[in-house]
Amino acid sequence: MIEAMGLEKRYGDKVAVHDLTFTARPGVVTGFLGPNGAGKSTTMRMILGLDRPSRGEVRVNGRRYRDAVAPMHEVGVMLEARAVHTGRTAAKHLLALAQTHGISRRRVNEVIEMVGLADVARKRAGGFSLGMGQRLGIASALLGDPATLILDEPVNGLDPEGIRWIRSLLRDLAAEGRTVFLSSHLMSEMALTATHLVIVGRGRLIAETTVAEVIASASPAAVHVRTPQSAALRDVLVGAGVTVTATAADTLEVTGRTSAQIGEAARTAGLALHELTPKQVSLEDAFMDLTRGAVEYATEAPHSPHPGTDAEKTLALAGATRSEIPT
Ligand SMILES: Nc1ncnc2c1ncn2[C@@H]1O[C@H](COP(=O)(O)OP(=O)(O)OP(=O)(O)O)[C@@H](O)[C@H]1O
Repeated sequence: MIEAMGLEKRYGDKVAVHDLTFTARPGVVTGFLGPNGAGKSTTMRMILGLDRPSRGEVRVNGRRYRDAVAPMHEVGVMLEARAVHTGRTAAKHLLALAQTHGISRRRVNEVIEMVGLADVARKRAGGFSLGMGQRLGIASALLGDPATLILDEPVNGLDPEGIRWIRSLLRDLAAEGRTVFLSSHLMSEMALTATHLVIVGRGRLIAETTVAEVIASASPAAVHVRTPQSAALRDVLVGAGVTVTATAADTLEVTGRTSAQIGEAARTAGLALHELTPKQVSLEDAFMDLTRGAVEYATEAPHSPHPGTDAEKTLALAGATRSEIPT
């Protein structure tokens, strides 16, 4: 369990984190989401006692992390995947970590297997790809079999197979009852990995919510309907709270009715349906809706003469300036 209460961090005049309160609970993957510069790393450093809060406090399993008796058993951390001795092999790196924390050699072999590094464990970590480095970072975090995992952008640099692997690993670790807290600046990525979300922009909490709520809070999704009798179906469907828009001769976009209701209505009226597809609200769209109230953040937009990509617009809403958006 991670509990942040009124956390604040100032660097001179710069407020990196402002009055941040949230909870990451055991048994769920909590995504810490925000654009670059939103204050995620600073918050993670405060959780781990690497930065001292200017105000407020944060507790891990009920106490400050630096008061932990066996820190590697309590919290597994990956802040900087590349923080390894490049001349050492992956196995030696993990063994050195294990030995200084009273962890067995057997556990080292276990985590090597768990993260899929068995074939390269005797190779020097300096020659590792970014993805292999991430796996080694995760192996280090898992060494102490910790109750809580804190991972900064763990998906960075992984190939699609690696991304799938880490998603299921994190979900499994949470299902075992652990607290899994990971940061990302990608909403779409979080949707596939996390269930609980702590969304920050400019060091402030924008929302503490769930992926399901973000989607549900967005404007209702439409149902895409294809039928050779579109005019007749439209007449059947129109009514209070329903909008029916013809997007082609045989295609309607319907809001205000579920696909089941549309299917039933068509059957009752004896009309043929060739397609009935609920349109999923994209998470980026849902995120835009959620953060629309934070319009003061969007005042950065005039810097850009062009609207930019959807990702840039999302980030602009959440408080990033263009210079903070990675290329
Ligand atoms: N040591 C420091 N001195 C001054 N400002 C800092 C320091 N560390 C961070 N900041 C500023 O605090 C803000 C939050 O930074 P932080 O690195 O925590 O954000 P982030 O969400 O982790 O971003 P990223 O995804 O780029 O790592 C940024 O504006 C950053 O420039």
